[in-house]
Amino acid sequence: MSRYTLEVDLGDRSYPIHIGEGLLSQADLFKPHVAGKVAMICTNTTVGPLYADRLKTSLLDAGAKSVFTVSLPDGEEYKDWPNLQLVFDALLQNHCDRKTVLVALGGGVVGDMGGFAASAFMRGIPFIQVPTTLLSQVDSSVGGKTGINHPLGKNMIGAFYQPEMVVTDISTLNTLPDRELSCGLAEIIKHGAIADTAYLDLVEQNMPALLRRDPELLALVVKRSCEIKADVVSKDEREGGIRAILNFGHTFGHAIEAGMGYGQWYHGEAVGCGMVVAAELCRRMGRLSAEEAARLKKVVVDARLPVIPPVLGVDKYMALMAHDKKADSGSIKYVLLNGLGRASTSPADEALVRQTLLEMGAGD
Ligand SMILES: NC(=O)c1ccc[n+]([C@@H]2O[C@H](COP(=O)([O-])OP(=O)(O)OC[C@H]3O[C@@H](n4cnc5c(N)ncnc54)[C@H](O)[C@@H]3O)[C@@H](O)[C@H]2O)c1
Ligand SMILES: O=C(O)C(=O)C[C@@H](O)[C@H](O)[C@H](O)COP(=O)(O)O
Ligand SMILES: [Zn+2]
Repeated sequence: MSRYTLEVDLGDRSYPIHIGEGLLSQADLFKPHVAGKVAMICTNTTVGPLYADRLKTSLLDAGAKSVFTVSLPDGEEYKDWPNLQLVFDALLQNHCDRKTVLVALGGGVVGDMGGFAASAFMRGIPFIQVPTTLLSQVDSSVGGKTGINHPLGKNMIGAFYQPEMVVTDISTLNTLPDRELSCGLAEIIKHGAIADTAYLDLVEQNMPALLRRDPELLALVVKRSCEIKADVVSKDEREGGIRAILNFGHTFGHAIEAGMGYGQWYHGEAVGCGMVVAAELCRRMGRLSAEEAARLKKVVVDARLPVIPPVLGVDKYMALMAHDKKADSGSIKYVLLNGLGRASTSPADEALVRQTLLEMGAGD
């Protein structure tokens, strides 16, 4: 089984991403990073019962003096202030200090909340990502975007805060529900669509094997997606420019998540559908051919992701998208494809966006 180590190149904040099978049990990976107290954050259902003991044993074997668990409720709807407060409560009740290492074990929700808690507790404590969903392994554990949701908008409160290391154990994907596997495929398709058509080809041609969870192939796509993301992040850590391409499909996707109520449409589902809406917009703007837009839609369908936007009404979509973090002086900026594999941000004619949403089924 292949084993990969990549580096996210950010000067004195550079860090490794370790990818392979069985890494939760490899104490040596954690040895350079843990010596004192460790706060391990996970969900109280699923990931906690499945993997917390295994990771705790490794952390103790690596030299941690003590490891305590902060258990959070499971779901996007809990990525909010009250649950972030629970993390701070636990850190204080357990007498954590600036040397305490926070380990986020789980999917993107735990990773985003854990990272934000680490960025803010005593103004910053060391943080390790141990992602266990395909989505978090290919995307959210890398790059340092952390935060929580607001009812009016996704990830509205947060910080850029990089982990010390990412440990990605591919074998955790064996227990992942099919719906969550598809969510990870959405971000993988995104990476191909914005930056690498050869990667998009590979994903397209190997979709059945990916859905079967071929471990060698999963390790390969985790590696390639992390390479693509790390490359963009190392050029523009705080999204002054090029990093925004990682938001392809997210302007529409985030509106779907917030508009439906967090947790109704999963992030990857909303992004999958959001990419199809964005591609259709690009087709209407003459940036993508009909064949390219149809091809992207087919890959999303093949990944078992939805492609028809939910009926929120076009006004609601526009109101939600107005809060998008890429908006500039009231003008919404979209990530658009100029042919598959090439992305940039640009405003779009509001009437065209409205018409596209309406004709794709988003409701009038
Ligand atoms: N920071 C970033 O750059 C970034 C990038 C992409 C997404 N995100 C965020 O990530 C979140 C979505 O992450 P997600 O899709 O991982 O969702 P998630 O964290 O909610 O996890 C999905 C579900 O899978 C379960 N689970 C996790 N690992 C499992 C395993 N190995 N076996 C069985 N069940 C398992 C979880 O308990 C949960 O119910 C969103 O909040 C999104 O905004 C952040
Ligand atoms: O890392 C990035 O940059 C991304 O945009 C990756 C996205 O997949 C991710 O969902 C991110 O959390 C969205 O960021 P936001 O700034 O739009 O909230
Ligand atoms: Zn995303």
